[in-house]
Formats: sequence, structure tokens, C-alpha cells
Amino acid sequence: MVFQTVHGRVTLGELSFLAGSFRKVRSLLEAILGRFNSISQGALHLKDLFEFFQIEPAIVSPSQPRPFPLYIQEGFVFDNVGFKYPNSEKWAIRNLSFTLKAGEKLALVGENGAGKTTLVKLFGRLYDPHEGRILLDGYNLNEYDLNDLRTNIGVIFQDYLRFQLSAGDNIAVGDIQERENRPALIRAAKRSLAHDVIDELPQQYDQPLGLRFDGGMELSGGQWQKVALARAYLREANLLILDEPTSALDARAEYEVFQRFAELTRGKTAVLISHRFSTVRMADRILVLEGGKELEIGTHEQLLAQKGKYAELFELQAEGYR
Ligand SMILES: Nc1ncnc2c1ncn2[C@@H]1O[C@H](COP(=O)(O)OP(=O)(O)OP(=O)(O)O)[C@@H](O)[C@H]1O
Repeated sequence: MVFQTVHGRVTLGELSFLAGSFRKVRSLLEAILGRFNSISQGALHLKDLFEFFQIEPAIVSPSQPRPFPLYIQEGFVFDNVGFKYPNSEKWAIRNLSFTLKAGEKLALVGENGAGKTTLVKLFGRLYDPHEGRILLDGYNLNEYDLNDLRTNIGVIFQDYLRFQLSAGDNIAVGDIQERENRPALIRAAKRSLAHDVIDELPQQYDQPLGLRFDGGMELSGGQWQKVALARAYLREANLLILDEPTSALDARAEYEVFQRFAELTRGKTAVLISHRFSTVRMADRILVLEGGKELEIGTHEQLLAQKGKYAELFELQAEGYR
């Protein structure tokens, strides 16, 4: 579905991608989604939306975009990337250079404010870097069509959205073209372990979720999270990003979700952000950030042997479990 707007076109997938990172627009999005049909015929002010999202309207597609790779061949390269938020003097990311190879799973680790979520936003061009370049298969991200880029990235943010819609539509916002494709919704829900939750609901995939509407059913935090995770799976994305996706899950549920994640991302390129080392150590490599800069990068074993920040944080957490 494409919304015809006063300033251009925006897809619902794009909208949900943009909104995923900003908790405060949840109600706005619900309002938009609630008026789904009328908005698709009417007009939505993209400029207002950008203001809401604090997105720089300068981020646009090139007039002659490069075809987006069907499969990522080489991977992503961050080449001396620096970025400041528009309303801030402080560098959120600085002098950052690393590669994410095709098929690799990279975990981002760092204390609060280290720049992990900002990095994820740069992958999806919610912002462009002020210094350096980000390349995908050898070409700058800004040479690709913005919509192609974003639809090829499946992101689950930690402040995932709880739409007051049916269970099926809650998944379908991941890729609205699949809204009527029940088998695809079920497949995605099975991957994220949401299917068992939905199957227990009186109206299953047609069940309104949340308490705003009559007959709506509230889910637990962990159940909502499984539904949100199904959105990313629905998109069949080339790059999967999980930003602290298991924070509301208990240890057993987290283990199950990540076992699934490991299976389903086999051969796929993925980035995961977690404060839990039981999760982080499943990645092929780990990038440790501090103050927006790379502190360490390597495998779990390499970083432990290095006895640096990662080893220190790992020991601290292990201590907590003992
Ligand atoms: N919208 C914003 N406007 C201005 N500054 C921001 C914005 N979002 C994040 N920052 C700042 O950018 C820096 C990096 O933040 P970021 O959210 O990327 O950290 P993080 O590593 O994901 O932290 P956490 O573990 O708490 O999620 C921080 O100094 C933060 O205050």
C-alpha cells in the first residue's frame, strides 16, 4: 500500500519502519492505521510526518537509483562514519569503520548511549552520516532507492509497536502487501513463536489486540514482542536487525526465540543488539562500542582472551547469575 501524500509517496512499510524507533509516535501511527482506508484515498502531510519523526527531509532516493541486490554479495562497509543528531552538538557515532560481511551475524554491545541504536538507524538511512560513507556491495547506500533499501531491512526495535489492530494486521504492518495472505502471516508467526499465542485467542488472527476496542484482548509484554518479531520475518528481508528484541521475554522464551533466530538467519546477514551475553555470544562477531566509537571487535573467544571491556562486562554479568 502506498499513501499518496502532499509531498510525495510513502509506503506503510516505510512508515512503520520510521515509526519503529520512536515511541512517541505510536499513537499517531495507530490513528493513521485506524483510518487506513480513508487515508489511502486522502492526503497525508509528509512534511508534518517528517517533523514528527525528526527525520531530515533531505533523505531522498536518487533520481536514477542503482538496482538493489537480490542477495547481498559482499556486505556493508562503514568507512570512517561520523553522525550527530540534528538537535545535538555531540557526535553520536564517530570515526567508525567496520564491515558486516554477507551472511554474517554481528552483535553490537555497549553501555547505554554507546550508539548501538543510532547505528541501526544509519543502516536504514533514517539519517545519513555527516562524515564518511556506508557502502552496500561496494556502493554508497544513497545510490539505492530508499524504499528498496528499507523494505530489504527487517527491524525489530526495543520500543516495538503495539497496534490496536487484529493480530493478523499487527503482523501485516511488516509488509502490508501480504495483508490478505493468511498462510504468509502464519508462517511468519510460527517463526517468531507468536503462532501458539495467536492460536489460543478466541478469534485467532482476526482477534483485535489491546483494550482500546470492545472485544480486544491484551497480551503480555513477551507475547506482544513475539507478534512484533513476526513482522520482521514477514518481510523476508535481506538484512535482519534485532534491537534488544527479547527484553520482555523470560529466560526460557528468550532461549527459544534465539534458537529460532539462529536457525532462520542461517546464511542471512543480521545485526543484533542485546545487553544479554547469552544472546550476544551466538553472533559470529561482536562489535563493542563506547561513546559512538569502536572499542573492540572480534569473536566471543577473541574478546574474552583480549581481557578488555567485553571480558569485563561479560564477567560482571556472569557474576550476577552465579
Ligand atoms: N533523537 C535523538 N536526538 C538527539 N540525541 C540522541 C537521539 N537519540 C539518541 N541520541 C544520543 O545519541 C547517543 C547514542 O544513543 P543510542 O540510542 O544510539 O545509544 P544506545 O547504545 O542504543 O543506548 P541504549 O543501550 O540505551 O539503547 C546518546 O548520546 C544519545 O543521547
